[in-house]
Amino acid sequence: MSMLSLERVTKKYRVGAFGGRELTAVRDATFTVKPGEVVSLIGESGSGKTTIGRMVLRLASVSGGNIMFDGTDVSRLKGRRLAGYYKRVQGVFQDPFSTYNPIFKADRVLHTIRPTFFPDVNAAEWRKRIDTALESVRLDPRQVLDKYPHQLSGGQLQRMLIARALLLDIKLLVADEIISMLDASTRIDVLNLLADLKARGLGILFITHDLSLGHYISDRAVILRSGTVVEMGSTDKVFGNPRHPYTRTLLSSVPQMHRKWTRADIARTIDGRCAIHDGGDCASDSELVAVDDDHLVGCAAQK
Ligand SMILES: Nc1ncnc2c1ncn2[C@@H]1O[C@H](COP(=O)(O)OP(=O)(O)OP(=O)(O)O)[C@@H](O)[C@H]1O
Repeated sequence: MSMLSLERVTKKYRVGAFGGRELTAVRDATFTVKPGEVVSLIGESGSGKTTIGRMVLRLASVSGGNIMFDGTDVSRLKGRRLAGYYKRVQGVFQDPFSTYNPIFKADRVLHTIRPTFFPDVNAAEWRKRIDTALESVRLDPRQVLDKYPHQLSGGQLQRMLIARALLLDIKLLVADEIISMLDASTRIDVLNLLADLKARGLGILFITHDLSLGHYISDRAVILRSGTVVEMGSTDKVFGNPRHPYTRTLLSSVPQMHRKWTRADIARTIDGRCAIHDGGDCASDSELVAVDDDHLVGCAAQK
C-alpha cells in the first residue's frame, strides 16, 4: 500500500500588487511514495518541486486535491494528531547552515525534540538515542556534539539534520535539494546514506533539479514542468526511454550537472513530438497516459 499519496494536488498563490493575480504553482499532481521507496521529483527551477514538498510537510496549504498519509488526509490533522504526523514525516532542506542558529550549539536541534515529542524519555536514555542516530548517519558523536555550526562542515550539518529525523523514527523523509550544496565526495556519502535508510524501509521524496542525482538514487521518477507532472514511472523507464519532449530535453543536458532549467529550455520542448498525439492534434489533455507498465506520460502541449 502507498504510504504517501497525492491526488490531484493543486497549489495557487496570490501574487502581484495586493495579491491581485493568481499563480498556479502546482496543478493536479498525482503520485505515490511507498515504504522503502525513493521517488525523485525532478524539474527546472520554479517547476513547483519545493511547493510540493512544503505541502507534504504542512508548511504550505493545499488549494485543491488531497495529500493522504497512511490513509489519513494530511490537511485535516490538528493538535496531537499533527504532532504524530511530524513524528513520522520530516523534511531536510537545501542549505543546512540556514537551519541552524549560529548562536546555539548545533546539537540543540537534537535535544529540543525530546520535550515536544518524547517527554517520557529520560535524559540518559535520550543521549543514548542521539548517539545511535548520529552513528547511523556515520557521524562520530565525539566529533560533532558540543560544537557550534561554524565548527562543522555542510555535510556534517546535513547529516545531523537527517539524524534528527531518525530520532523521531520517521517513515518518510522529504529531502529538498539536500545535496546540491555539498561538495562531490560528501554528496556521494550522503547519497549512500540515503540508500542505507531506504534499505531500512524509509520512504524518501527526493527533490532535485539534477537528473543525474535523481537517477542515481531513485526507484521512481516524477518529472514536473511548470507545476504539471509530464512524465513519471520507474526510473529505468523514464530515464531509459523518455517519452515526453521535456524529459528528453532535461536528459540531453545532463552533463551540465548544476545548471538550473530556464524558460528557454521549456520553450524548446514544444518543438518535440508528442508521445500521445504523435503527429495529430495535441489537445492539452491533463491526464497522463500509460505507455508501458509503471510509465505514464502527458501530452506535449501541457502547460
Ligand atoms: N510563497 C509564495 N508566494 C508566491 N509564489 C510562490 C511562493 N512560493 C513559490 N512561489 C512560486 O511558485 C512557483 C514554484 O516554486 P517552487 O519554489 O515550488 O519551485 P521549485 O521547482 O522548487 O524551484 P527551485 O528549484 O528554484 O527551488 C514559482 O513560480 C514560484 O515563484
